Amino acid sequence: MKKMENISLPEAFVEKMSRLLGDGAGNFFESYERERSFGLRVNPLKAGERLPGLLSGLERIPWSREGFYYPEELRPGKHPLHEAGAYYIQEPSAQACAEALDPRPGERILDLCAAPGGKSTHLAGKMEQKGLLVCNEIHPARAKILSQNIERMGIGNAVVTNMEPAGLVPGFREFFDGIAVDAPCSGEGMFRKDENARLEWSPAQVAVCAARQDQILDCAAAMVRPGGRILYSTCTFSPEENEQTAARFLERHPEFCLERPRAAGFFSEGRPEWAESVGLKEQRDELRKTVRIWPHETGGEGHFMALFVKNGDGTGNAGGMEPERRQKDGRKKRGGEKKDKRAGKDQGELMEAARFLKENVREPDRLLAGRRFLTFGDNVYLVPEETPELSKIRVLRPGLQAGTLKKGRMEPAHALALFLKKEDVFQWAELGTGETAAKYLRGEAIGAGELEAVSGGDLKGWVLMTVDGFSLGFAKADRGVLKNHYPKGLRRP
Ligand SMILES: C[S@@+](CC[C@H](N)C(=O)[O-])C[C@H]1O[C@@H](n2cnc3c(N)ncnc32)[C@H](O)[C@@H]1O
Repeated sequence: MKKMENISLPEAFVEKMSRLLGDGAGNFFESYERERSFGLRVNPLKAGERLPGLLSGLERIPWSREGFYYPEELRPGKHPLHEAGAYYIQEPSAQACAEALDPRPGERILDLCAAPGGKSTHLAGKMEQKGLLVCNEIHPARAKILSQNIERMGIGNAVVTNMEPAGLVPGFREFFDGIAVDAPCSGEGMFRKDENARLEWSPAQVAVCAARQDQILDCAAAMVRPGGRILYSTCTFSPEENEQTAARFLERHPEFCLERPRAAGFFSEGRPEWAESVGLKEQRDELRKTVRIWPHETGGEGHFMALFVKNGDGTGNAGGMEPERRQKDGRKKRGGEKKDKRAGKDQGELMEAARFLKENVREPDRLLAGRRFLTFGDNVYLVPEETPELSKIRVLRPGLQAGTLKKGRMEPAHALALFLKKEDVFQWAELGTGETAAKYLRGEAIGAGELEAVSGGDLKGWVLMTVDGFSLGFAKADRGVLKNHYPKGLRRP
């Protein structure tokens, strides 16, 4: 390790970056002596244009529509608004990726390497609950965390899967309008914030990561439709995993070209000269469209992005495939058959779910628009209509969980609480952001007298609990006491 003033960096890394950057290396290494910046994104699905009350003293991140720098002492992760999904804590540079993929409402988007969910939740915010977002993570434990974050942010059009990328290809061939490949990488760009990344780094690890990136990108190439796009990103500096990965991809896949992504103007161009060992000469100009985010040039950590576009119908075609292709892939037909069978088998459960929604939600039809019911054991989900057959895929979350059937009655799911807004329900109660909210998060019952505001009248039955107007969970009210239904696994000590 080479000892800098505040940090030790791997010797071979220091040598390599000094050689690559030449005169610019001094500025680059100085960035390791400076404090890193902290970022969060306000969740547009919940907050719209409104900034949650806690968030004063923020500064906009110029390249991220929803992003802000925050002072370290704010500690937004400790606040109840975090549990309400009002914002997501995300490193500022990482917020450039969803901007670059630029998903539109109604599209079919895949996040192929998605845990813990920074990019997925950003993409979801831009999709405005419309279309289909498939969030995939290969490691089971990380996939669970991803699924919890999808729930916390109130996302109603996401399916969470736990597959190797190759396992997704047969079910999703040329299916997606856009794919994010936020690849596992050697993490050099995170050295300032992550000691493990420094300890685990080696030139051999860089080579292993590069080979893995090629395989993941090949899977993405098979799953994106003609005219669709793949946003490849890493948080590392090594050319082998960045410009060279892009050059190798273009060589294997001449059906793709590069496009300069949105927000690229805030950053530096990629360095085609660092890919000459692998790249064809004619890729030189093309590789200039890739993006380098340098910590010494921006308020954020190191990143790389490349936006690949597949030849073919380039109209954007928001809303999915054109009608002929829908017929050819058989997806609509298969989905329909499945739905009919389930409808027969689970009619009782579905009627109960519909009854629950009618009694508790102001406009249940709005909730059902673009979604269909699906039962999984005793659980009832609202699944995005665009979802294809998933029988060969490990699914953690097939859509928005509406509730669980218990003794013939539906108990609403925590995911439903986080999806709903107080305007959506007949009964809500405001906890405030102080001790009453802390009590609720500990799992304790709340007395009606402790509430800051309520929807009106005597509360009875299911009540949506809010902090600063953001939904946090359910409680069941009876005679002035609100019985806590905040999930046991999420309760704070
Ligand atoms: C950079 S992280 C993703 C971060 C995430 N996109 C976010 O913004 O929160 C890369 C992810 O790829 C996963 N991964 C590791 N090996 C993989 C493989 N062979 N194929 C696909 N994903 C893999 C890791 O478990 C990790 O969660």
